[in-house]
Amino acid sequence: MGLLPSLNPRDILPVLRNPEVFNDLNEEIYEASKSTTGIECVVGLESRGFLFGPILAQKLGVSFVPARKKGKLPGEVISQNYELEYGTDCLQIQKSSITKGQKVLIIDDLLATGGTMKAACDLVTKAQADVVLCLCVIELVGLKGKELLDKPFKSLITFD
Ligand SMILES: O=P(O)(O)OC[C@H]1O[C@H](OP(=O)(O)OP(=O)(O)O)[C@H](O)[C@@H]1O
Ligand SMILES: Nc1ncnc2[nH]cnc12
Repeated sequence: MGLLPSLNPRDILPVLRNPEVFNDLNEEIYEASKSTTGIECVVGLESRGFLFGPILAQKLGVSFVPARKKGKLPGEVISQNYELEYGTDCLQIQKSSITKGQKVLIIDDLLATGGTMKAACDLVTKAQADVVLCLCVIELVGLKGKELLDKPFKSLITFD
C-alpha cells in the first residue's frame, strides 16, 4: 500500500464556516505574499486553491487565473500532465490567461507529495511566465513535496 492512504486527511474547509477565522486566514495569506515583489497574477489550483486565490488576487490588485483539471476550460488551453500515486492527471490554463514574462504566484490549500504544485509550476513555465512564489495553506512536511519544487515556496501551517 502507498503512503498517502495511511495519512490523516487534512481538511481546510471548516475554516470557511467561520467568517472571522476565514478573514484572518486570508489576511495571513496576503501577508505571506507581501515580501515577494511584483506579483502580477495569482494562479489557483482546482479545486481548493479556488477558495483562496481570488481573494488574494483582489487584495494584491492582480488577475486571478484558475488552473483546472483536463477538459473543464473553454477555448484554447495549455496542458501539463503529471504523475499521481496511482495513474496520471492533467492541469490546464486558458492560453489567453497569462502573458509572457508575467510574475505569477501559485496558490493551493495543501502540499502533500508536491506533484500538483510541480505540475502547476511546469504549466506556468510552459506559458513562458515566471513563478515567483508557490504558496500553500497546509504543508505535509513528511512527504517532502517541497523538495520536488525548484521555485520559492511558503506554507502557513505544517504537519509532520
Ligand atoms: O501535493 P500533492 O500530492 O499533489 O497533493 C496536493 C493536492 O491534492 C489535493 O487536491 P485533490 O487532488 O484532492 O483535488 P481537489 O482539490 O480538486 O479535490 C490538494 O487540494 C492539492 O491540490
Ligand atoms: N487533504 C489531504 N490530506 C492528506 N493527504 C493529502 N494528499 C492530497 N490531499 C491530501
